[in-house]
Amino acid sequence: MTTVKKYNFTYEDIHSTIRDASLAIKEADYQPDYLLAIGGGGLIPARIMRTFITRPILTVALSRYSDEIGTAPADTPIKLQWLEGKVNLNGKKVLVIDEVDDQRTTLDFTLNELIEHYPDTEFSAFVVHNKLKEKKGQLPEKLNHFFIGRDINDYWINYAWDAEDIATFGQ
Ligand SMILES: O=P(O)(O)OC[C@H]1O[C@H](OP(=O)(O)OP(=O)(O)O)[C@H](O)[C@@H]1O
Repeated sequence: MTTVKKYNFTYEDIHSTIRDASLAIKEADYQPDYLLAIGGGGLIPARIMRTFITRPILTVALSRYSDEIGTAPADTPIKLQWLEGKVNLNGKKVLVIDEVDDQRTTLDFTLNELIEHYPDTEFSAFVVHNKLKEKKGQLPEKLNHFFIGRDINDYWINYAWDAEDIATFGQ
């Protein structure tokens, strides 16, 4: 029997990784004006990061799937929700946050959309986990910084927030 290699990332793992990354971001002298979570996976990481980098959180929501039950992969991610026009991002620094960079499709799509629609905004990105693998997408040249919490192998990931029974998660 083959064992599927996997990671089980607890809330404590994730919190610690984001804390360490936040310190590195501060040491790099990068100070965003806004944190921008890519939902759903980037929502909890963005909120944890706000504990260390106290900036308002904006959100966009994307899906890699073209149906609501997640069985029909889309060629490009689907925008479920996007930024409203009320926040003026001109001249601002925005740190885009997601939990994992896998094939890089989501970051490629999201960052390019943002850069196209907000040409006077400086975008950087942070992912809690970066899978070390050949990527399908690319990071835009105009991306200011790319911060990584932890480089990991290309294994299946279980995040604590996916647990139906948190008491036995990872056991
Ligand atoms: O680098 P990629 O191959 O694009 O994969 C990473 C993306 O996949 C997941 O999103 P998903 O669309 O599954 O939805 P979720 O964030 O709601 O879990 C995850 O949250 C990332 O956004």
